[in-house]
Amino acid sequence: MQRLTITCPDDWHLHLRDGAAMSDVLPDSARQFARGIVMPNLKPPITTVADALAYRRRILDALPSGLDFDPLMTLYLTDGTSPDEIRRVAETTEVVALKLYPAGATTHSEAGVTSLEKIYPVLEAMERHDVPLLVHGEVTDPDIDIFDREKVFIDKHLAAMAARFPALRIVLEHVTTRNGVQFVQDSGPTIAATITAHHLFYNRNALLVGGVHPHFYCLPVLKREVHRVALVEAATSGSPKFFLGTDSAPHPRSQKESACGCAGCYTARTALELYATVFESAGALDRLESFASFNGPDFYRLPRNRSTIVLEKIEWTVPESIPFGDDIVVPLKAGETIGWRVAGRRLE
Ligand SMILES: NC(=O)N[C@@H](CC(=O)O)C(=O)O
Ligand SMILES: [Zn+2]
Ligand SMILES: [Zn+2]
Repeated sequence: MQRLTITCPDDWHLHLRDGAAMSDVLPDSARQFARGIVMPNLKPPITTVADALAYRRRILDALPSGLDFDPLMTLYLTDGTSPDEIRRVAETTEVVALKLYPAGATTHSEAGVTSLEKIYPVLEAMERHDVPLLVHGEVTDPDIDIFDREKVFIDKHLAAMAARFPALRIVLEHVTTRNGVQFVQDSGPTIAATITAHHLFYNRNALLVGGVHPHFYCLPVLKREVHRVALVEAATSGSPKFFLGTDSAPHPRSQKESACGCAGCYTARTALELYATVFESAGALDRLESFASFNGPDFYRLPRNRSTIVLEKIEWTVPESIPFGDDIVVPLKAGETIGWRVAGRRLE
């Protein structure tokens, strides 16, 4: 059987939720990732270092014994975030970044930033303290087509922000377009992007052909095939600017399969296996390790993991659902067969 051993990867974009639901999904991430950037979009959001440290404690308490996982915490930027909070982040190793959600752009973004100018003093403090900014890069203007919202955000806002704060490290989270890839490639080393497995795997047909498939609905929404191809090229290019971020975003099945289904794909159950499948099809399995395990820590200036993970080329069937608090969650590729499987993590 073909086996692949690589340095243990990290997930640079992860939603763990909270409470019983978190306890149900956390092992899926801890089984394959040593660390995860934990997104702060709880309800209410995590806006202070104190909130983030308490949330981190809840995550560690929910971790089953025998699994090892280091949650890297983030704060949710609001119009009211103070430059003082940035100083506290810079002094706290467990909190590593702030997340910008334009208000209304995605799940639980109601408390997000209403105008970028309002947070310029905070961005200035982040640049000074060298705290990375993570961006959900979509505009929310109702007159902008949903398929164009990433491109317009880059053209209208991100380019200006990067020019105004040239030393600020920015991650364009879950990049989904050729335009986004191009922007990152053309920018200096302070600009990087995470790429999800589902955006590497699927185009918008998965969502809309033969009926509406709500478990493929996420934001930014799946795009045309040309964009998917550009993402695969970027991920497998060997460029250090692109790294793994699953954006695993579990929602109860009842809220996905609904007249107004919410945005987010649950990918943590199958994540590394899906990335391996994509890299193999692109003839770039030898580049999986840099994308999954080196580029992220290098950008965040954290050590690379010393542990390893073993993938086996063997078919397995993804479960139809898994428990999720008092509901269930449907994982990506539910009921389908995948050709790679994580055999286990090896601590040093
Ligand atoms: N990606 C999504 O579709 N949803 C995420 C939020 C986000 O990352 O935008 C969620 O928290 O559910
Ligand atoms: Zn997002
Ligand atoms: Zn996300």
